[in-house]
Amino acid sequence: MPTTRDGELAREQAYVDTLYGRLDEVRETTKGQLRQVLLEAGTGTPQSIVERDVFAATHADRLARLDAAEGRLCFGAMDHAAGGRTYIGRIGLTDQEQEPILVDWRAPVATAFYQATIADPRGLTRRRHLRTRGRRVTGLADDPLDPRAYLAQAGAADGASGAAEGDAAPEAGAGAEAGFGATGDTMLLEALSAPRTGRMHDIVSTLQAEQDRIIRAAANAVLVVDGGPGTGKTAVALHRAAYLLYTDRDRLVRSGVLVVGPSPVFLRYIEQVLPSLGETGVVFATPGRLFPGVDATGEDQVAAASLKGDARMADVIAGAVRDRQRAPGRGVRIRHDEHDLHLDRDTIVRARTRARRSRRPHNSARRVFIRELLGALTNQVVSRLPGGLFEPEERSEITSDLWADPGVRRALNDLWPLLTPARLLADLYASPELLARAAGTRLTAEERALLRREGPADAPARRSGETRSAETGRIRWTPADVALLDEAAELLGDPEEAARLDEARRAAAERAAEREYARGVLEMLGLDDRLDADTVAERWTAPRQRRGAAEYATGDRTWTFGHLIVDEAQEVSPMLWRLLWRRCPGRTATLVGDLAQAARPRPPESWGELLGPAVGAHYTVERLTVNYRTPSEIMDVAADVLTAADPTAAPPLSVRSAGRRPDAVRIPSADEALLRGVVDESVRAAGEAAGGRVAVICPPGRTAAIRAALRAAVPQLALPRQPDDPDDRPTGTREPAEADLLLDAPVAVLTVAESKGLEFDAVVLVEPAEILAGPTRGLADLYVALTRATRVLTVVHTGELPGVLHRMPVRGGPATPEAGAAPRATSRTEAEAHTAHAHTDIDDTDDADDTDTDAGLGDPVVGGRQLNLLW
Ligand SMILES: Nc1ncnc2c1ncn2[C@@H]1O[C@H](COP(=O)(O)OP(=O)(O)OP(=O)(O)O)[C@@H](O)[C@H]1O
Repeated sequence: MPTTRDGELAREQAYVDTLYGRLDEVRETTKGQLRQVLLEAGTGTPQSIVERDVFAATHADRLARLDAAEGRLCFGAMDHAAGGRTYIGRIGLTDQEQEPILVDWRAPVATAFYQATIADPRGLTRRRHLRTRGRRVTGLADDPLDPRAYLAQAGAADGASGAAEGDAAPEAGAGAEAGFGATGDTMLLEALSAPRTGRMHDIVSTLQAEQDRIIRAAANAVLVVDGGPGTGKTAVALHRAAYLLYTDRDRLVRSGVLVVGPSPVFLRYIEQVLPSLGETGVVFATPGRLFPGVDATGEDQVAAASLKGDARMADVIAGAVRDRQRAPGRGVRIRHDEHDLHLDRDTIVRARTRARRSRRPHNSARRVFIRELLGALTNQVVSRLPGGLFEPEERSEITSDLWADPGVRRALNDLWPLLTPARLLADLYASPELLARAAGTRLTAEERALLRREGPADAPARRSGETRSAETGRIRWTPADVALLDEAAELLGDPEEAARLDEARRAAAERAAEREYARGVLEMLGLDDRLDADTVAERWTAPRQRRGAAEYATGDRTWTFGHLIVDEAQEVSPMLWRLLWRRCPGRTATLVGDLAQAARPRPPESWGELLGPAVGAHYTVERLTVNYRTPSEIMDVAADVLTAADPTAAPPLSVRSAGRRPDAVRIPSADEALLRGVVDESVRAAGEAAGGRVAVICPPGRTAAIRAALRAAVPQLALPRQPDDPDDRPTGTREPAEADLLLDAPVAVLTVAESKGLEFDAVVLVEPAEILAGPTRGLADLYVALTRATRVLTVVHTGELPGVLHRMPVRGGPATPEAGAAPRATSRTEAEAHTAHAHTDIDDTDDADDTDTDAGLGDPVVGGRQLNLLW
């Protein structure tokens, strides 16, 4: 006889079947429409061809969104007090009569699903979560929002239970019959406790109220999302991008959304989130790739990087540009047509003033300057010729003759050369004299020495007419150089030659992307044997409309994005902010970060300090307070480090405990012993992570040796060596393939900087004392490293454990005062203080029972009961 649970599951399964049936129908219809559009003979007018191709693009995009919704199409439902139910999913669907049968999670009506609480039920009696695998419903969990109405409804619905679990979950038992079985918090804990895959997933089915509010905030200004590690800042930023693309699609598809993250590894880690939400119109970039044509793979010393990011560098670059607009004291003597011509200083200064007053960038103001001086030279030639006055045409012939003379050109170019940003910067770094003149009193001699670097010497800079040299092309720029190149580009303007080159490259890249895209579409439609990808790509004459700005924008420095998202925003230097605001002059941005994690030597004290120069007080700060990643036992240790760095800082409250305290292992100081110890602990951690991901986080100088030791001892766990993989390639410069290897390795060896923003099931942290003593902010780095683990943390060290880690029991060593103490249970009052909404009226016993049966979920921190507080 079917149980209540079975009945409830069957009912939901039937509805979900209907939804998938409809999804299939819509997909088929869309495919049909696309097929038809593509097969239409190409004989129409250019206008109709464009229209048709825009239709094709619209159908193809829709198809991609429908495909992305296949997994977990529907994940929740809301029961309304007024009667009726609304199902929530990854996309919206209507039935054949155009009645809504599934609501997109981003639609206004879905807000209640995320925001309703018992205190503020928003017209709902129940929120239901559906767990699905493929197209099968495997479990249900309910949050009663109006218990009385909910019970009445449940009774009316043929004894329908509030919770049910399919074969993948434990019996809900009595709790289910009473209507209080698994809840949304169970689903949340399941998601948080699942082994990590090396890639971030979307969290659309378990978004919490405080996160949802931020995601849906108005997008007409600068919004800062501030919060400790693991509070979901990155996840929120990405879901906000998806939300904005939904609510403001036309504008944002045209202009694009720019997402800036700290490293290629990090971008690889997050890159699946938006496509899984059906959104692709987003440009991802690291700071090192924000200047078209430059892939900054070099590395600066911390002090040099810090100086390059300093706001004073804007004046230094401006000074460098002005310094290249020369007016020598004795003027310039030029030999032309067997005569000496002379430009005195006053004439040159007048021409320079006029050119500067044009307010154009250096390279285009140069035209004014050259025109003025050619005029002066023409006068001299004319005055020497017999016959006095000349017709304008004759004068202009003389001017052309002058400009055709290489000697004249060289002399004028020397006074005001055509410059590329790369040339300007390379010359500046290579020449102490140029740098001293550009910097004036803005930089000290020691600071100037930090910028010094071998490169093209002073002399080639003076070569006339040179816009791009082999030397500048070969320079290994660093991420910190990128903002300076951009600053220079802004002041110089693009020399025509560089612009033409860029244009040609961009056009070629666009054509290749078009072909690739067309091939994919034809393959998907089974038309690849009937239509040729090149022909179809040719027809798509409006790529910018079709795929929006995303790809186009990447190669164009002057492109302005409709919205800017910056992750780890606390690390962005003043110079990089200047670049970013140039990319998004509308100043509509979502910036996520944590000032406590800032590793810069002089960290910002407030968001105002970072943002003030560009936006004044026109920004709002939203705070996330609950840590979804780090279990309470690990967070306790990390909190000591946070307090040491800033006694006033409040650590985020962990949402769960792991039931395992982090510990430390002291190794006799020899290097070999340390490597053996790290390998042993990595193996142990991999065992505990049981198929999840492990990170060995170590000081930068140790990565190569640890990787080699791991490879030698347990090759199956380590990142395989690539033929061209220099082990110590700096942060921020890994290629995508390398990033994959790093994220996919069962045990990845990383520096703290590389681990920023990432998370792992287990972390082996090596030599924390060295991390503390590093050239960046040691306490911030240690805080970051400690908060990467979702379950297991082990510290491996040789000397004394740093005092800030006093809470960690040393394995095999004397017990610390707190070693062995019971894990700290987060008090209910504390938890409530960290959450905006309470959900307190639920039967504690049943919730606790449910959780206890869920092996591997980790314990909820709130006194052994479920975490209903979060809704
Ligand atoms: N509502 C949620 N449901 C499920 N998982 C969540 C939720 N919120 C956050 N998470 C998970 O918590 C983890 C931490 O999130 P995220 O990386 O966005 O935090 P963060 O604040 O950016 O951390 P950090 O400052 O350390 O980079 C991720 O695995 C994320 O998927």
